[in-house]
Amino acid sequence: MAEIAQIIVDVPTMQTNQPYTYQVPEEWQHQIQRGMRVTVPFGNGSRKVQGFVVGLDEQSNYDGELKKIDSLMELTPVLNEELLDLSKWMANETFAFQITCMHTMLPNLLKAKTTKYLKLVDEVNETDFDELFHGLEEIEFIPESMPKETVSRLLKLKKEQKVEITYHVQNRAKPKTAVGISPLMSFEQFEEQRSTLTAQAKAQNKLLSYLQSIIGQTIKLSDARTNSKISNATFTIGEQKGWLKKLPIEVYRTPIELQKNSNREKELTLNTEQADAVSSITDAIDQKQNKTFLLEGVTGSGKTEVYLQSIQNALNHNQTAIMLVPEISLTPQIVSRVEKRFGKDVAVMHSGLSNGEKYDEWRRIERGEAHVVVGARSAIFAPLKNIGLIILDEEHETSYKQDETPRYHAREVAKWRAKYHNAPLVLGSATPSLESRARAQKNVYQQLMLTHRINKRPMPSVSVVDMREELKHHTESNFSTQLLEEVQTRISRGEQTILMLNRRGYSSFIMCRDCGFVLQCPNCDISLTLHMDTHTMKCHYCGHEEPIPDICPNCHSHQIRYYGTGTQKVETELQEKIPEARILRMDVDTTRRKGMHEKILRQFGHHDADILLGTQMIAKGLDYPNVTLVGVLNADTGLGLPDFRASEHTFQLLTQVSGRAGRADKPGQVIIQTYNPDHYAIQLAKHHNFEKFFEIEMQLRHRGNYPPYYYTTQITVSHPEEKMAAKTIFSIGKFLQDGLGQECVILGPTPRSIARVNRRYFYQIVIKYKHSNKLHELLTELMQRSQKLTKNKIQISIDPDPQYFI
Ligand SMILES: Nc1ncnc2c1ncn2[C@@H]1O[C@H](COP(=O)(O)OP(=O)(O)OP(=O)(O)O)[C@@H](O)[C@H]1O
Ligand SMILES: [Zn+2]
Ligand SMILES: [Zn+2]
Repeated sequence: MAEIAQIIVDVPTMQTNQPYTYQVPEEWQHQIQRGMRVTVPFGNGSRKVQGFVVGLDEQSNYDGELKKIDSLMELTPVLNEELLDLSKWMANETFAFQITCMHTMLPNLLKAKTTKYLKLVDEVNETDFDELFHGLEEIEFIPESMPKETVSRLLKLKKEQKVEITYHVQNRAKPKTAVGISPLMSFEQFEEQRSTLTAQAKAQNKLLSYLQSIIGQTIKLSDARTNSKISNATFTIGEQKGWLKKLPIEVYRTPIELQKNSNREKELTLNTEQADAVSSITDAIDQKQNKTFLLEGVTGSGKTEVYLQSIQNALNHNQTAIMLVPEISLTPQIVSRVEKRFGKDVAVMHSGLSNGEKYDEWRRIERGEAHVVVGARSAIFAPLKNIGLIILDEEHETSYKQDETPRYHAREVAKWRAKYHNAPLVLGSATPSLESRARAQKNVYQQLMLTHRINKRPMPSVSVVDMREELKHHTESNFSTQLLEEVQTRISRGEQTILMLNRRGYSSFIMCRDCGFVLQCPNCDISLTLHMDTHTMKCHYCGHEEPIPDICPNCHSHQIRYYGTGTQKVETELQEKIPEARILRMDVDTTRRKGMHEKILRQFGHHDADILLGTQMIAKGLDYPNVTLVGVLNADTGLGLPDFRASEHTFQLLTQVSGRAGRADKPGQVIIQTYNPDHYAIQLAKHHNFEKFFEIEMQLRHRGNYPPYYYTTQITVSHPEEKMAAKTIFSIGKFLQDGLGQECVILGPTPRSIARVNRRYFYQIVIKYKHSNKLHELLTELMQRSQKLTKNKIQISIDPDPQYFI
C-alpha cells in the first residue's frame, strides 16, 4: 500500500536528480510499483509531463496539498528494481541526469510516439469482457482518458497475465503477421473424412493425419509445411474441404541472423588452456563469486569457445548471461556462432535492428523467453534476471564507451551488474586495454591466458615494408612491390587476401596545385572529404555536403587534384595492377544499406572474391580459413594523432588485423606498409608481443602521468562565438582550481584540435587525478548549473575517462 510516490520527471532544461512527491490515486494504492512510467501535472499550468516512479511511501511527511498522478502509461514497470538502482548509480558516475539514464535503458519503441493496444491473452469473466473490452479481443489503450477505477481493474488483469500491451508506431511497425492454420474438426470427424478418400489421395491422407496431430493448435503455415512435408496446394484443398482454416497469427520480428541458423552446433573439445579458463570461470559461477577475469588470448586461440561453454554452464544453473561484442553488425560471424549453440534462447540486440525488432527482442528477454543476450554496447541494459555471467569480447574496444550523454562505459556498467548478481565478469581480448591489463598485474582481475593458436598453429609471419624506401624505386603507389607479388601468389593458389586501409587520422581531400587551396567545411575547421559514390564533398563532423569543384574556388585554376587515399581509389589502382583480381570493398559507402555487411562477408566466405579490401571494419573477429595473407596499406596514419593512446590504438589494430591470417591449416603471412618501420608499436605488433608492448607503454604512461596511473576527465565547452566559449572554459578552470588545490592536475584550457564544429567553437580542459572526492562534488555542481547556461547557448559536457583526446 503506497499513498505517496517519488517521481523523477522529464522536464527539459529543468532536470534534477531529486524526485518530486506526488499523491497516488486511491484506486491504485495497492497496485502501483517502482519502475512504472506515469504522467503527472507539473508547474502551475495544466502541463502534463512523463515520469518514473522511483520511490513509494506509506504516508506523507508532507503538509499541504500534493498533486496527484494523472495516468499510468503501462500496467507494469518498464524498469525493474535492479535497473532503477543502476540508473541512479550511472547518473552519479557519468554526471548525467537520472532520467536520461533511464531512457537510455529502454528500447526506442517505448519512447517513440506509439499507439498502445490492450489485448486479451486469456479468458476473463463476462463483466470484464463486456465493460472493459466492449466484447472485443483487442482495444486501444489510452490511459490518460480512462477512469482510474478501470485502470485499476486492468492492473489486476495484467497481474493475472490475462492482458498484454502492444505498441504500434503510428501506422508503421504493425505487429508482423503470418498465415497460420488451425484444424476445424475432431479426431473422429477426420477419420470419417479419411474413409471418403480414394486410395490415390495419398497427400490428403497425410494431411488428415497431420491435422489430427495438431488439434487445438494454431501453427504457422510455413512451419506446418516443413514439419509435415505436405505441399501448399494440399493445404489449400484441406481449406476448401473445410478441414482447416487459415488465419493471421502474430509473429516476432525475428532478426535476420536468427532465421538462418536453426540447426544447433555441438560443443568443441577444449584444449588444456581453454579447459583451464572455462573451469576457473565455471567455479566462479558455481560459487556465485563476483570476480573479474581477464581472458588474454592471442588471435585465433579460441576465446569464443571459452565464452560459449562458460555461458552453457551458467544456463545449466538456470541462470542467464550477457555477451557484449563491439558494434555487432561488424561481427556477424560471432553472433551466428552464439545462435548456432543456443538457438531460440538467444536474443540479439544491435543498432542494425529496426525499432520493432529491438522491442520484440527486449520483450522476449523481459518475459524470460531468452536467457542469453548478445549485443553491442547498450545490450548491457538487457532486462535479464538472475544473471550468472557477463562477457565483454574485445574488451579494449573504444566503442564500449558512449560518446554522448550519458557517457557510460559498458565495462563499468558490466562490473556493476556482475556485482549486483554476484556473478563473474569475463573481459576478453588479444590486446587488452592498458587499464585492464594493469589491474590483472595487481591481481584485481584474475588473468587467464591462451598463449597459442588452436592446434598449435603458428602465428602469421609479419614483414614490415618501409614505404620511404619503396618510393625511391617507383612512382607513388598504395602498393609495395612485395605486397602486389604476394597478392598475386595468393590468387594463383586459390587463397584469399584481406587488405586494410587505416582510415583513422586520414581522409581524401582536394587541393589546388597552383595555390594550395584546400576545400574546407563552412561550419567546421576541417577539410571536406571526397565521396565518389555520391559525387560530393562531405564534412564528417556536421554532414555538410557540396558538389566537387572542377576549378579552384580561390584562383580559378584547373589544377585541382585529389589527395589522400580513399578505399575507392585504392580499389581502382589494385584493379589496374591486377586485372584478374576479384575484389570486394567494405567501407561506409558500400555498407550503408541494411544487411550489406553480412552480404559482403558471406560472399567473401563463399570465395566469390579473392580480396576483401576495407577500412578498420574488417580488422576484427573475422574467421576465414582460406585467408592466408593480410596487408595493411598504411599502418601509421593513426600514430601522428595528438592522443596519448595513439600507440596503443595502432598496436591493437595491427595485432587484430594480422590475426585474420592463417587461422586454419595453411600458414598466414602479414605485410605492414609504413613510414615508421622502427616505431615500437609496429615492431612489437610484428612480433606478436603484447606483453612487451604493455611493459614499454606503461613506462611511458608513468612518465607522462597518464592512465592507468592517473584518471582523466575532460570538460568541453562550446558556443557559436569563440569569445563566449573561451570565457566560460576559463571561469570553469578557475572554479575547479580554487576548489581542488593540489589534488588534481588541470591541463588547459585549450581550443580543441578541431576548434570549430557545426558553427560552434570548442574549448576544453583535461583533469588528471589519482583520487579526488572533491572533484566529483564540484563536477556534479557544474553539471547542475550547466543546464541554466543552455539558455545562453553555452553547452558544457563532462566526459569521465574519455577514450579519445582529439
Ligand atoms: N577446442 C577447439 N577445437 C577445435 N577448434 C577450435 C577449438 N576452439 C576454437 N576452435 C576454432 O578455432 C578458430 C578460432 O577461434 P576463435 O574465433 O574463437 O578465436 P579468437 O580467440 O576469438 O580469435 P580473435 O581474437 O582473432 O577473434 C575458430 O574457427 C574456432 O571454431
Ligand atoms: Zn562541417
Ligand atoms: Zn587555386
